[in-house]
Amino acid sequence: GGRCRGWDRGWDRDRELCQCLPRRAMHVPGPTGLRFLGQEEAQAIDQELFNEYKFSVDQLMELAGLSCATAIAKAYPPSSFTTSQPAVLVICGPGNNGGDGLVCARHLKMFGYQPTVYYPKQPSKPLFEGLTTQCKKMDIPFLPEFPAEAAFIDELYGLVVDAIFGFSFKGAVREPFGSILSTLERVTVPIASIDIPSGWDVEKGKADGLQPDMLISLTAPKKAAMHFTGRYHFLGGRFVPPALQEKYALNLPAYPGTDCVLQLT
Ligand SMILES: NC(=O)C1=CN([C@@H]2O[C@H](COP(=O)(O)OP(=O)(O)OC[C@H]3O[C@@H](n4cnc5c(N)ncnc54)[C@H](O)[C@@H]3O)[C@@H](O)[C@H]2O)[C@@H](O)CC1
Ligand SMILES: [K+]
Repeated sequence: GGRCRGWDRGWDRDRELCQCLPRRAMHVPGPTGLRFLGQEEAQAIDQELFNEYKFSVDQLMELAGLSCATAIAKAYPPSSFTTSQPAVLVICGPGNNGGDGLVCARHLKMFGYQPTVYYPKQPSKPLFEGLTTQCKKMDIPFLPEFPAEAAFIDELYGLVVDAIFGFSFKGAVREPFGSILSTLERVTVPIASIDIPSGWDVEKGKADGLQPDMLISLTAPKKAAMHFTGRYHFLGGRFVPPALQEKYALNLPAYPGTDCVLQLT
C-alpha cells in the first residue's frame, strides 16, 4: 500500500518487488522499469494480440480469468473466509472485463468457492452466452437483482470480484453501473478488481472512487494502478509473446516457474 508521492511505482528487479522509483525511470524503458500502460497503448496491444498474433478472444479470456481466480485463491484461501461458506459475489460488466469475470467465477467454483454472479447487461454474442451457460451448468447462481444494501453484501459474501469495466472504460458511469458502484463503495468485505478498479479513469484513477483490496493487472499494469493502495497487487495474463513484450518495452518481471500469476505488492 501507500502512494508514491512524486515517484512512480515500478518493478525493482534486484529486490524482486514493485516499489517506488524515480519518476523519470518509468518513462525510459530500462531494465528496472515495469511499464504502466496508457489506455490507447493497452488497446493497441490488445488489437495486436488478436490481429497480428492471431489469438482468439476466448483463448486470452480463459487465461485472464484463470489468472484472476488463481490470484484470488492465493490472497483469500477458502479457509480465510469468516462466512459459513467461501461465498464470492462476481459482478460482470458488458464488455470483455465482464467475460473475464465469468471465466473467473467458473474457476473459483472449481477451486472450491461458492461464486454467485450478477450480470445485468448480457451481450447477445456467442462468446458471452457460452460463458454464461458454462457457469449456469456448474450451478453458479445468477442474481436477478443487485442487493439494495451494502450490508446485505457484507452479510452474504466474503469477497466481491469487480469485473465491471476494464481498460476501455471512458467518461461518466452510465446506469445501472452507477448505482452498483455507489453501493460497492460502501461495502466492507474485500473487493478484488480485475484489470482496473471499475469507475476509475484508466490512467488517472479516481481518488473518491472504489478502493479495492486487490488489483489483478492483466498483461501489464495500466497507469491507474499507480494509484492503487490496497493490500494485494497481482500481475496475470501470462500470454504476451516476447516479441510483443519487447515492442512495447513492457519489462515484465519473470513469472515464477509455471505460475500464471505474480504478486507485485
Ligand atoms: N488485451 C488483453 O490482453 C486482454 C483483455 N481482456 C480483458 O478485456 C478488458 C477490456 O475489454 P473491453 O475492451 O471489451 O472493454 P471493457 O470491458 O473495459 O468495457 C467496455 C464496455 O463497457 C462499456 N462502457 C465503457 N464506458 C462506460 C461508461 N462510462 N459507463 C457505462 N458503460 C461503459 C462499453 O460500452 C462496453 O460495453 C480488459 O480490461 C481485460 O479485462 C481479457 O479478456 C483478455 C486479454
Ligand atoms: K474491473
